[in-house]
Amino acid sequence: MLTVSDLRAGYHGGEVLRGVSLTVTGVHALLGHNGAGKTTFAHAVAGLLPLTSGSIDVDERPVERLAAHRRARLGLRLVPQGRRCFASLSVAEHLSLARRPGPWTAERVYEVFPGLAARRSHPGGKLSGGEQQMLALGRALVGQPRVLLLDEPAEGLVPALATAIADVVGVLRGEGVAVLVTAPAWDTVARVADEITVLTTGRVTAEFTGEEARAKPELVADALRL
Ligand SMILES: Nc1ncnc2c1ncn2[C@@H]1O[C@H](COP(=O)(O)OP(=O)(O)OP(=O)(O)O)[C@@H](O)[C@H]1O
Repeated sequence: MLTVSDLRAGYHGGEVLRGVSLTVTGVHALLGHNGAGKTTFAHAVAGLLPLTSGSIDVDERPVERLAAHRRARLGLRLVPQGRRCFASLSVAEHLSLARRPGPWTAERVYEVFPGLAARRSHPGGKLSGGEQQMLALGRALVGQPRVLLLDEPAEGLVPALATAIADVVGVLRGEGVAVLVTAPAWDTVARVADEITVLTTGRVTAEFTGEEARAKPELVADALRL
């Protein structure tokens, strides 16, 4: 479980996140337009950006003073926007380097993403954008996440791949992993969320349960329009 309270952070003395609080137990979608602060939030939680103030707890343990690699060791994993795979390492090498003991093995990643299995000896730099996204997620999975941050995972993906990622997110929920997924709209992956938070210029401006949003998607669209 991830609990973030009154998080403030930004760049060069300017504040982007102006006191953001949210709790992730199952699947939580953080929605907002370009520039709303979603990536800033994901980076601040993962430890890639210093906080101005606020607290971050993973399974009730405060982590906001820990370096990014120590947060990762506690199971807080980020799949960054833009994937960031190594150009010269093969798919299999990426998965083997990131692997920690636990239920997610490279073979299991290949089962959920068969397209990646067919490319296991290809270098990261020769993969398509969609394959790189599968690899970036696979690499996080073999690290056995407790809390997974997926920054715009469906960006630029064909619908079938966005659905495959949504399915994996559903599997993770069943395994008790807390998943935060960011998106500019209530897209295929965000639609599996149990909770939805809308961010507008660094502030929470609306919150919905998944049930509310699925019954009345226009509420989410309206919140994003404001
Ligand atoms: N490295 C940086 N230095 C300075 N300002 C930044 C930096 N990264 C982001 N910003 C600014 O912070 C604000 C929030 O950006 P952020 O990338 O968090 O938004 P986002 O919701 O993730 O949008 P996107 O969908 O475009 O990634 C924007 O005004 C952006 O210009």
